[in-house]
Amino acid sequence: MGETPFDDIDGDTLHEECGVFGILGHPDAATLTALGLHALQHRGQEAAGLVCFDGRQFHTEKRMGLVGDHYTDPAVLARLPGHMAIGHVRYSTTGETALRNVQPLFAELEVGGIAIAHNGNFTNGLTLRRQLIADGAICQSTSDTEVVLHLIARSRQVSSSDRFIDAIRHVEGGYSMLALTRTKLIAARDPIGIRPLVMGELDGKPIFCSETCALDIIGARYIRDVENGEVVICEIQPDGSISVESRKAENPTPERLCLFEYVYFARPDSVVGGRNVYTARKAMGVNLAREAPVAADVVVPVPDGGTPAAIGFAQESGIPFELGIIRNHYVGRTFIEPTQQIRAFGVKLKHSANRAMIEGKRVVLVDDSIVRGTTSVKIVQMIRDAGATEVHIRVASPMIFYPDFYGIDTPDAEKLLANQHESLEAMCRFIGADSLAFLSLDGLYHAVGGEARNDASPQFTDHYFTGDYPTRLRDREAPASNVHHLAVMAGNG
Ligand SMILES: O=P(O)(O)OC[C@H]1O[C@H](OP(=O)(O)OP(=O)(O)O)[C@H](O)[C@@H]1O
Ligand SMILES: NC(=O)CC[C@H](N)C(=O)O
Repeated sequence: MGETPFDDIDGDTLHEECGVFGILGHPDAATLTALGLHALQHRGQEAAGLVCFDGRQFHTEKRMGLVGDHYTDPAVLARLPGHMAIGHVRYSTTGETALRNVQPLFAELEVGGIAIAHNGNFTNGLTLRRQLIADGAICQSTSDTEVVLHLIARSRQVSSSDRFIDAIRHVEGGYSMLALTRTKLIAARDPIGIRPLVMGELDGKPIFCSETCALDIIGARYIRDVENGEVVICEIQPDGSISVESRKAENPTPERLCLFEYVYFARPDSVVGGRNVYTARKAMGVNLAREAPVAADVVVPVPDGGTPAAIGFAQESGIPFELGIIRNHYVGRTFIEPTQQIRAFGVKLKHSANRAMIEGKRVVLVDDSIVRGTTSVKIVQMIRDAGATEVHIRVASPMIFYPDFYGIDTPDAEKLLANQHESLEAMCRFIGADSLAFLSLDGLYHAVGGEARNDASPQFTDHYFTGDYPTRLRDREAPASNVHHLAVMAGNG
């Protein structure tokens, strides 16, 4: 990965998500942030970083690896003093897996120090980077997020918050962002709210984080979602109180949260866009059982992602639910590991057949999604080897035909299983199953939002199923001749 050119938009491949957490005015800011990041670990496992301000100076810790590997050490937390902090767990979408790309990114600007943490991906990040570099900017990372720091630095606005708002007006794509200055914690969501961001409070102090599970872990209270296109500015006043100001777009566009948050990314106990993720996933399983029934003896989830949908499928079909696959919890989420080789290895290490629940039975395997097909191929074989007489696959989301550019790990279009086979039957043969069915798009919409897709104004972002990208993909429109003209720096720093 270290050899990836600075400006090769496919070179680093596309990965999945990130999680952000920030708190203002609390004496345990760093510890609470570390706990919040721990709850958001499923959103990014490559690296974790934390920046705090102690009233005098900023402190930062950035590490490759998991939150628990590093931020449980009291010595590390002791190096992060202060009443305000933001943190980030990363899974790269632009820029390689290297320490220089670990967030929060920090810069010392005319208005003072500022740190930013970003979940999402800019679809014009490369275009902006080229313009900035041509204009003399010295980029320190290969992450798309860095352009925001440069744009803040160049803004003609006076206050840090106005500069931040000015900066994000230039970026396109998906973002839920936090910024930390010497007195402020700022939260922002992109105009259609592709990525989630919620606001909470603990002991009267404001918190922003990607999912409500990060509030639950520290006993914080959920207040509301940050709205699409909204910027919330929390500031410590001279008397120690905290002001909260909301700035909204004058002509807001309707929200279009990413459907994949419900299908796969978010933790089932989180409430995303006002909907409990577990309930939505179970409803996907119910709708799938109605749309694609099958005669079988046992419903087996592909853990962990497929479990809530399998429960819904079993309840609706009346077929007993059993844990026919046991998951080793010491292996990460295969979908988000960086290379295909590691992914395949991870799947093998991760799942074992529970023979007693499978032998001699007709098995329905329920999974949340099929992306490359790595998991399905391996698991069907494993279930047959364990003595199943039939293996049927039911997938609680539609076929994925299109890559994502807003912060998800989807590979290039040609690597998606749905694009490698002409028909459902061919795909089923490749996987080695007796039957294969996917939830319809409307079945998914009904499960999540209670109604069918409104084609004139879709309620959710769903381009991976439909090709309906909700923003311009400016970097992809750039002439090929522009693509390779910047410096290339390899390495881990
Ligand atoms: O078709 P593929 O390319 O194999 O990708 C799809 C699989 O990846 C995910 O599982 P993952 O193992 O990442 O996570 P989970 O254990 O949280 O379900 C998802 O739940 C599918 O099982
Ligand atoms: N998955 C994400 O949200 C990644 C954030 C940012 N684009 C990065 O690559 O660091």
